[in-house]
Amino acid sequence: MGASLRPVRRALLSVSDKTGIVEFASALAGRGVELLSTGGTAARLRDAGLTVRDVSELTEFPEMMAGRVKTLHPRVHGGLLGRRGVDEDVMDAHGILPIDLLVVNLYPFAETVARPDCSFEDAVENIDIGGPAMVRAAAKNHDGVAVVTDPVDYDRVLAGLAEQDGTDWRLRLDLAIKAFEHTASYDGAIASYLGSLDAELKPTPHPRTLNLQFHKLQDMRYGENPHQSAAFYRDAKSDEPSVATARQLQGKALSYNNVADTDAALECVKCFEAPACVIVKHANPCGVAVAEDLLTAYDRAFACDPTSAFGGIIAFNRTLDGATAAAIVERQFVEVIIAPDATDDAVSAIAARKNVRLLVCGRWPAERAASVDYKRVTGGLLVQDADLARVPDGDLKVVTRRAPTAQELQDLRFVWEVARYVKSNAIVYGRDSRTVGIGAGQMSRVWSARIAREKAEDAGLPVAGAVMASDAFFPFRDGIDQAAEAGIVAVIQPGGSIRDDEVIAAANEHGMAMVFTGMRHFRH
Ligand SMILES: NC(=O)c1ncn([C@@H]2O[C@H](COP(=O)(O)O)[C@@H](O)[C@H]2O)c1NC=O
Repeated sequence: MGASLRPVRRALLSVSDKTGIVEFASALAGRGVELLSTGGTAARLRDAGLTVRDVSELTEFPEMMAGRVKTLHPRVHGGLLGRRGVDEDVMDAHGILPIDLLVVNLYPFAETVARPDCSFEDAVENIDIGGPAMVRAAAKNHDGVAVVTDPVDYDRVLAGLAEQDGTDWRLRLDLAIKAFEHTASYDGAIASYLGSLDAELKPTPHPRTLNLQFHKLQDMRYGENPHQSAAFYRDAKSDEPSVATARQLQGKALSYNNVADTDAALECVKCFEAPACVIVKHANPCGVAVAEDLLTAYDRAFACDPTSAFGGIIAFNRTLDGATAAAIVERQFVEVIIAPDATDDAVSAIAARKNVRLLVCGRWPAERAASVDYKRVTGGLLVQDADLARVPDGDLKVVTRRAPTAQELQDLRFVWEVARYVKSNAIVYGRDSRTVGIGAGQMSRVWSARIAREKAEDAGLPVAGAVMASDAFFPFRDGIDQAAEAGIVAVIQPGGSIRDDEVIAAANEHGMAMVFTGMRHFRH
């Protein structure tokens, strides 16, 4: 561990994002700090009336090659890398002045390549070289130098200077870690962009090396099981309302399984526009309902499978109200409740159960942004687009003699959305915008159908008149025969089996309506 406190006599400022730089530099100057700076930054500071020394005066070299070479010089890098208490003689011999504070943010590479009209030449010109070189130098020499790469840290540094007239070792180390995280992410973005270009230099979705950055949100007591160590990280690039961005208003710390199940519940409830409730147990919905209000939606989702709902995770797509919150805590043991927001009454109602985790995540946009799913396998990673695609109404194909009624079609749409979030093989029975039986995760489709039926019977919910969704095609007619026997009147499924004719004939025999989506929703 190095010296704890270092005075700041000289600072080098070279920033692309000039937010707050004038105020920060003024405060430094007010403390007698000498300011060194590069072209555009120096001009901005001088415009604000500050006295600034140009880096080109220090290096005795002009900035050249359209800014490609400005700070790449021993007088700069020696001033950043020189070991305090060790290298003073060398520094003196070569006219190198110590630089105690480096303030740099880099050319906006990620923002540049995100522009649809970005040319290859624009992208390359926005690869910052001198900035990362200085940032890495200062971060390595954090024993003597503080490095600031993010304007949000200006106040932290100023507070340290005001309190201690210097920078503290802990602060310098923290800033150095942040600096290396920043350069890692920066180089990752460059490698990802260049590594994704096709022969015509057009970006493709999957780069040859995957560079991701996730920030730790919390260490967990354990993972899926108590003997597994675990932590929860947030995708540095995603700000979509999610379990990772949600704010916890009360309750115990989230466990590994809580996070996974909360994600499953929230992602499912995001599919619905009307007030909706999804109850998840072990990654599968065990009750889903859409209604005029949240309380009714919750009542109906709970009624689908009260046994499984015990200890479940509940997600809503509207602000949680007091009546709904009170009904939940009076009726059942619940691990997590998540909603876009919660009223004060709801918060008070949940407060009666101290351990219940209450999360608010904000409202999400009606149009889901495209995102990517990752699945770890031993020695590798599978990457795919998230399954967010929706079949337009016009693409639904009625394949039976009988077309679904308007009510049946509405219910088919509902169970189809739910099936997307049920592990394969998925069979969902539903009626009047609520699930009545869910068969999940079976190795054969016919068994999922059997379970959906048994679940409905167990919950005392009539199957007669209900509809059925299957996440993939029926390979044989047995699933249809069984559903008909239970009282199912309409079916939605992708179609595409070599025995579709046999399956359609079975539906016709039973007087069922059947709709093909042409889209499958496997979920493993
Ligand atoms: N080439 C260099 O020696 C160099 N030194 C610093 N920069 C970058 O130049 C930018 C600031 O430039 P200006 O002060 O001219 O606006 C910063 O983003 C900084 O990271 C450089 N630019 C690119 O590599």
